[in-house]
Amino acid sequence: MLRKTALVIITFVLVFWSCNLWAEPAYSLPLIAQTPPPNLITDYSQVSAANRLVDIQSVNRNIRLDIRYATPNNFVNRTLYPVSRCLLRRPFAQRLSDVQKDLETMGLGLMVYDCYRPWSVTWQMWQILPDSRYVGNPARGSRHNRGAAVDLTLVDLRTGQPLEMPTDYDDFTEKAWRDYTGNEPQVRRNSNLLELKMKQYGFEPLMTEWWHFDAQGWERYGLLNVSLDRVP
Ligand SMILES: C[C@@H](N)C(=O)N[C@H](C)C(=O)O
Ligand SMILES: [Zn+2]
Repeated sequence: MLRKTALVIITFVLVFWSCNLWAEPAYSLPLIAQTPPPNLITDYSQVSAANRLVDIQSVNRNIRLDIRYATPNNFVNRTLYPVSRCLLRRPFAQRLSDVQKDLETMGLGLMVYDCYRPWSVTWQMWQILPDSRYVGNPARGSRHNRGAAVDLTLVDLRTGQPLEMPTDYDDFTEKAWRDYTGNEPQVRRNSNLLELKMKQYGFEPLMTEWWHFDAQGWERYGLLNVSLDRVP
């Protein structure tokens, strides 16, 4: 009986050891977040010509850039992008340009904080803030990873200054929620105007971030993990 029990224990130990089931996980995150989603594209030459990313500056030079993730001035507190660029799939870049042209008739314009974001950057953000209200879950990928989301604000063309909005960019508090009721009337009007104009041109707002919009049709495009400086 004793020999039988010992044999069972030894077999159990050997199976666990050979399968490496006691190995420490590489990261202290749920396994799902460590695994890149299926169909993640890492080789940009696999993207067909029709689906390539375009630089917003080549579509509309009037759209201003303040790409915070290309600087250490962001919630991760380090530079995440090698270059300051706003890349989007062509139909979405065209729609954003239409928003800009419409706003210009009112003496306003757009300033973008972020556009296409490589999947690995979303993964790094998730290490700091694993909360899908504020960061796309890397297990599924963010719409930014598809070149189909944009973070942005309004600027006054006369002064060149951003309009006052409910919070600073990437302020992950309830003050940034679209249904927050504690804002000054003018601040509310500013964020409502941004939402109205973005919706008019096919961008969906996110309830928890006044600055974030997903392009309708985002599901037609795959997740990318290509560095911004690798996109011609
Ligand atoms: C991190 C923030 N700027 C943002 O874009 N959040 C949304 C939810 C995302 O990561 O897709
Ligand atoms: Zn966003």
